Amino acid sequence: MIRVTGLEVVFGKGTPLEKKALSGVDFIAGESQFVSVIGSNGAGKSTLLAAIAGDVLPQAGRIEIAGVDVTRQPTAARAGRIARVFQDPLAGSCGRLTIEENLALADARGSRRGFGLAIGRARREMFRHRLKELGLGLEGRLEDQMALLSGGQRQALSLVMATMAQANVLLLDEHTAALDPAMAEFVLDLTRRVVAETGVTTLMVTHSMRQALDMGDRTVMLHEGRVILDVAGDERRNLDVEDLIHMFRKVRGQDIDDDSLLIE
Ligand SMILES: Nc1ncnc2c1ncn2[C@@H]1O[C@H](COP(=O)(O)OP(=O)(O)OP(=O)(O)O)[C@@H](O)[C@H]1O
Repeated sequence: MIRVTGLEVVFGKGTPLEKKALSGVDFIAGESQFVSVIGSNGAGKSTLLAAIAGDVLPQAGRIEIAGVDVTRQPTAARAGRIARVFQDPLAGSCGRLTIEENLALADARGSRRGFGLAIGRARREMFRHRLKELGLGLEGRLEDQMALLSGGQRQALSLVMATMAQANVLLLDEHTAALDPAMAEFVLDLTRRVVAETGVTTLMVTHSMRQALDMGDRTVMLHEGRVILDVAGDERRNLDVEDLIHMFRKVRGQDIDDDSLLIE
């Protein structure tokens, strides 16, 4: 569960470049809820995720994860609760380490078991099994360097790694935007699968209206640092992309003339 209350983030406060990126954001993502977050460039989507992860400290407001107030916790202190996948496929894993070393680090993250890079036979089998489930043929390449994989393969592995440590929250920041369409579709399907299997509370930022309606069970739209739309259940099921555009226009009283919001 994520509870965000009155969240305000200001960059460059007191300077000529002062920018209020979040202007009092309130929302609750219930346990195991999968929320798609959409909004035009500069709406505050990445800042919201960064504040939840602890990369950005808010000027006001409160962030709770699984009932724990993490608002002032340093990033490292809350890292065990949060799994993240970024847009850049290189960001989620270490290219110089092998696939199994990366998996071992992910598996040990947030735990005190102290496994680290020690990889015994049982662990190797578990990794092989997880990779086989992916269906990308990576189960025979455990000792290959991560850097040898394609962007899409790497992003799929980042997603598996992100969900290995049983975090409370999964944050996906446009994690398919840098992939070709076929691989993006594969990673989106994998996302649905791992979220359903793990039941992790998920926030997924996207620029695609179609994804925002198709992925997860709720759509939140941000604009200029505020939540301007929040739809779920039957209301959301009955919406199509045209309706979403119409609602955006109605709320904002303006056309979407922003190329960053993709219809599909
Ligand atoms: N580190 C920073 N320093 C100064 N301003 C920032 C910083 N990060 C974000 N901003 C500003 O805060 C606002 C919100 O940015 P943010 O990246 O959260 O938007 P976004 O919705 O993720 O946009 P995009 O879709 O373009 O990634 C923007 O005006 C941006 O320029």
